[in-house]
Amino acid sequence: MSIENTFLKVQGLSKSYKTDAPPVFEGINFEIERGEFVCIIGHSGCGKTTILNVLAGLEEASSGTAIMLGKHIEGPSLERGVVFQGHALMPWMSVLQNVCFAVKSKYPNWSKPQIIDHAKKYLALVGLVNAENKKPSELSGGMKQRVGIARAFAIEPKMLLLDEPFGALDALTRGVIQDELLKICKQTHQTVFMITHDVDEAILLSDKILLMSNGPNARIAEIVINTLPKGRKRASMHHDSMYYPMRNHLVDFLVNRSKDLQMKGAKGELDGYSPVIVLPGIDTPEM
Ligand SMILES: Nc1ncnc2c1ncn2[C@@H]1O[C@H](COP(=O)(O)OP(=O)(O)OP(=O)(O)O)[C@@H](O)[C@H]1O
Repeated sequence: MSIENTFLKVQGLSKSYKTDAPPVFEGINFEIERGEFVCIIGHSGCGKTTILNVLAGLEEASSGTAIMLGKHIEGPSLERGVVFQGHALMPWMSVLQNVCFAVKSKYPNWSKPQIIDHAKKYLALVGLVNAENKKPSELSGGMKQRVGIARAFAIEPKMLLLDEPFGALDALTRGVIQDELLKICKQTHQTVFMITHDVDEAILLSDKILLMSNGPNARIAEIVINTLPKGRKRASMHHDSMYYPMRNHLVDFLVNRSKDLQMKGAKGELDGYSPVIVLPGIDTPEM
């Protein structure tokens, strides 16, 4: 597939914050197709947020390229919506005003009623119609996170970048918002790149999972294809015969294999390395 047809292509990405230290990550190569939901998992400090920030255009890589729809990513753009763990809402604005503000920046020529209608549509999708006049300080953590998600979706970005958006939520709220996210993504065919530390969250939501080895010198070690059929449900997916092969594969990586590659990378033994593509339960190569 040519670069022009690939939705997002990341090639040879590396990042060093200090000249006298090894790079945080190097040789990062992956692709995302339009409409794909991609999760990235790896131990703390391997550089997941840095990669997301490069895709958002908020940070420059030391080398390599990130190309979205044939254009190099250079600086932030309303084509990419970002949701951070801290919701970053404007505290003096109501819920509705926070979302309208984003809509107005994307669609500056729209009339006020048009902007409000559009914002309300996305607040309804995340179940917040009754909270539209509240200020962020009057909301629970889960509600704030929903406003962040509604705001990101309301600008109708070509790609949504989620940095552990549910990390600070209790399990029950997290589950409800995961379901809402799945529902909206299904309706809008949204392309998503999401960081998570939660293996079950990745299995529930993703089409494929990028596994990063430990940093420094972190790499994308494996691209794991989600072999569980679509239409997954949190309450029942563990009954699927593909669930445990998938889960065990991911946990084994985090516990055992994530450090092996780091040692090889630090010794310079990974020149020309390509990530292994794995289909757990169908085709799991010897590691
Ligand atoms: N602005 C910065 N200046 C210097 N070092 C930085 C900067 N931002 C990140 N780092 C370092 O880069 C490494 C990767 O950080 P990053 O936040 O991308 O990792 P992460 O995988 O997202 O971690 P976590 O899972 O803990 O959020 C860390 O060692 C961090 O200390």
